[in-house]
Amino acid sequence: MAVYTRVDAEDIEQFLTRYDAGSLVSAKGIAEGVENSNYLLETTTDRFILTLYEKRVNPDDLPFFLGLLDDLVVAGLPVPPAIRDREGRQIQQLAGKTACLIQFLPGVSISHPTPAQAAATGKALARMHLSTADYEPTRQNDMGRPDWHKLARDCGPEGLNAIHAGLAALVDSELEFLDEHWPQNLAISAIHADLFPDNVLMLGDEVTGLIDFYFSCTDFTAYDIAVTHAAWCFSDDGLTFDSRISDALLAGYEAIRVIPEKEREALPVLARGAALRFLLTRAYDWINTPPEAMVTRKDPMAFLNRLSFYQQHPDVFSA
Ligand SMILES: Nc1ncnc2c1ncn2[C@@H]1O[C@H](COP(=O)(O)OP(=O)(O)OP(=O)(O)O)[C@@H](O)[C@H]1O
Ligand SMILES: N[C@@H](CCO)C(=O)O
Repeated sequence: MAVYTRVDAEDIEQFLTRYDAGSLVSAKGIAEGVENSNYLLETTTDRFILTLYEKRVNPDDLPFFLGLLDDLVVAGLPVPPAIRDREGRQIQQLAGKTACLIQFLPGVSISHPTPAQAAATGKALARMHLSTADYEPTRQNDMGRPDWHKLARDCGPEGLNAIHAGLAALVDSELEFLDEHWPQNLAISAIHADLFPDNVLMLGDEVTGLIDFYFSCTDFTAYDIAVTHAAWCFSDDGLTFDSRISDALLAGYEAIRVIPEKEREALPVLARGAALRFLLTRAYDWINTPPEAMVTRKDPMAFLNRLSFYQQHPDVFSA
């Protein structure tokens, strides 16, 4: 569940008076998500998402995220901008937290995508990349390759081996491989960096929302393709690769932006990096979240299984 900070209806009513957004009809905490506190607000004029940023989002990064969303809206992408109050402010304080009122987007996040939905997502990602190439503000990827070493150290060999016997050694050798083979000089743009199915809202086969840009950063464009591939093309446990989803995702992407040869060649290594990134963040959360906490821990093994797949199938991205 993700309502860490409770806000009284009276305080939300008061908060809404800063905006031309109608007055409060109802406010419900949203259970999905693990990072921030989210409420669905109904007002007399519209629906909104009220987000209160918890510890993982640094408020100093919000101008990067919100500026990116504003640019993507202008480019016609279905992303949710932060609403401006009457004085033009997007970033607010509420209940002691940094908060934004965000446009509500229709659609549901799918748990088991079809090839048609993967193709639509590939297209949306490529359209996003065509626009974000010109986004001038930059933000370093704080879940990028240099940070994986620190995450592995913070998990510690005992912590990793308690998740899976021999995991610490596997992680060490993968880090070494990635340090040696990480590509250089690929195209860079703002990327989403976390485009899992739960961050894509859909109605039927149509993408109605790309959400949760709170890991977005400046990095290799192709790394975003690798992250999305790792997130979309496997069964939940990572044991079964679905080539139909993979083909559809990549074909959808290339219908909008052809993947340059250099990026395609780099994808097998980037996908190994993406799998290791989610293996390590999940392992860190697994070790540091008590089992009785109200947040559902995500299984790190699902990404160890993906990593093994990418290690054994470097040809999976061949055209
Ligand atoms: N703009 C939006 N329009 C409609 N629904 C939204 C919107 N933003 C968020 N939601 C809903 O709220 C849920 C949680 O949002 P989100 O994924 O951003 O949570 P989080 O805690 O910030 O992130 P995480 O997915 O990393 O745990 C989403 O699954 C979706 O159902
Ligand atoms: N999408 C990530 C969580 C946010 O980084 C995961 O499934 O592990």
